[in-house]
Amino acid sequence: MSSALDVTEALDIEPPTTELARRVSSSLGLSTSPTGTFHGPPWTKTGTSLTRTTTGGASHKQLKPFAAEEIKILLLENVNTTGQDILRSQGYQVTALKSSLPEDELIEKIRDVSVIGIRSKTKLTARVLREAKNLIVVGCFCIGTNQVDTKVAAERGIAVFNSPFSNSRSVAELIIGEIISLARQLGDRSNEMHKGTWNKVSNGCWEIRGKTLGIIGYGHIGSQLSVLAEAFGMSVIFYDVVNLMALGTAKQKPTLEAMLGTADFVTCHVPELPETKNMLGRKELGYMKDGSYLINASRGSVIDIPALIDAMRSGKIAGAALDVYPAEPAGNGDYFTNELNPWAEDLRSLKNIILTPHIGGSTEEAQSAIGIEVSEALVRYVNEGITLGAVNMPEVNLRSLTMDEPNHVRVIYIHRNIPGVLRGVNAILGDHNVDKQMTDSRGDVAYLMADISDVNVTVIKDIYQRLESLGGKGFSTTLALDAQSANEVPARIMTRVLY
Ligand SMILES: NC(=O)c1ccc[n+]([C@@H]2O[C@H](COP(=O)([O-])OP(=O)(O)OC[C@H]3O[C@@H](n4cnc5c(N)ncnc54)[C@H](O)[C@@H]3O)[C@@H](O)[C@H]2O)c1
Ligand SMILES: O=C(O)[C@H](O)COP(=O)(O)O
Repeated sequence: MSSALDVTEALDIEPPTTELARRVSSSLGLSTSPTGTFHGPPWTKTGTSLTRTTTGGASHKQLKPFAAEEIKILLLENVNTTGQDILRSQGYQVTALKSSLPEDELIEKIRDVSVIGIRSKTKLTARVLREAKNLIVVGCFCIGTNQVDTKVAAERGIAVFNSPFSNSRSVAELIIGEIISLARQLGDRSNEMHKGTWNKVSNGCWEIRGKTLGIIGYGHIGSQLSVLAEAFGMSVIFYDVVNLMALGTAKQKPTLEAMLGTADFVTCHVPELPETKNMLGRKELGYMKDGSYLINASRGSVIDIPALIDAMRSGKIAGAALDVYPAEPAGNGDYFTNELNPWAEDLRSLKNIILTPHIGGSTEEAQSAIGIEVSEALVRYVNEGITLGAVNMPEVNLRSLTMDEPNHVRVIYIHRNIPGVLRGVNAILGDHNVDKQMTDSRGDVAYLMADISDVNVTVIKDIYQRLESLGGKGFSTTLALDAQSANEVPARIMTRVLY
């Protein structure tokens, strides 16, 4: 029988009192009681000895650093069950909702969780992140991360992960379908038939063979699309801010203007950035060939929609397909036609326009792969502090601690990238046997990971107190302890120095 024991009491450590301290401690499995005292996972005290129940017992090769059941995870926007299953199998507490949440409701819910999983709709603004006192990591179960204030997240020691290419093929295939549909006016013919009208026409309907496809943004999706389009007999040209190797016989154009003037079909695959906002406005639409087609499955901010409406009304643009919009409803069934989309009625009234509800990446294959990829990144981060694939932190990795090295402790220290911090930390760690260590920085944020061998509870206490004392030099320091029962020695320390 094991009974819960106050870790700080057992180690005779003063519990951290700051909100950030409570946040990190809680997120790492040392939740704070209402009185601010730490309660760790089940510990057993026998005489003077302190032991702790491991989650998986000796059969688990890899050390687990905390009481997984204390990690609370909120998944929004119908994250695939592949991802939910991986997180639940770790023993975390997982709540999964089908839609996103309005900001105020999100703030209420996010205060309590260590991990949040979202897709493209949920806005993790600076305001939301500042209220997320327990949050250590965000998983974007999609490609785009524009919906997260990644800079503020990094400043608060919150890592952000995404799935950089698991839905690229799905988007590329959708675009091929749309190119053919627009060229043959399939949407209109189908609508007419649904209304009972037989309208057999060839006027303005084309093969795509021999036509030119212009791709804006030749990244994961754009380059995949390039290959598929050539297989249909199209010529491919592209515009990208980076000089890139063209696939097949595709050719990079030096300017957007040059590309727009040559393409029969133009498709956008750039991220949402200040530079890509209204990248296709009146002027750029004016450069396009008369009777050409425009497709956007990137982000709604990339195309000036009123300008597109005018270009289609004038016949300049013969057809368009939009999958993304400046303001998208939170969930299925919500109205698209509302005050946020004042032009929605005008769009709906146009001929040869395909409007889809942001389904570019919505295939079984993509969602299943994304669920696995992002959940695995979250587990690696929460359990081992590994940041491989993070979009807002340096990528730091050391091999996992195993049961063969139970007297090790892993120290993770996230701090501002300013002179003097590492000197202070290493002065503390240098008194012990640092088995391996890696540090890296990205912008203002720096990340240290160190595995120290031959530690015991006294050493942990010492490291804790000395790292904590760094907080007095203008940093807020927190530390979470954990142990595997085998040798009554903590397996991991995590510390975060935050802004
Ligand atoms: N509709 C959907 O469901 C769906 C699905 C996946 C991705 N997306 C969107 O598509 C975007 C692109 O995805 P990706 O995986 O190909 O991204 P990527 O990062 O692999 O490629 C983007 C490319 O755009 C280029 N680029 C950036 N700024 C540019 C600019 N100002 N002008 C020209 N080129 C520029 C980059 O150099 C890069 O080559 C994502 O950021 C996401 O917003 C939408
Ligand atoms: O960024 C992405 O991957 C796409 O926009 C898809 O977003 P979704 O997961 O919300 O469909």
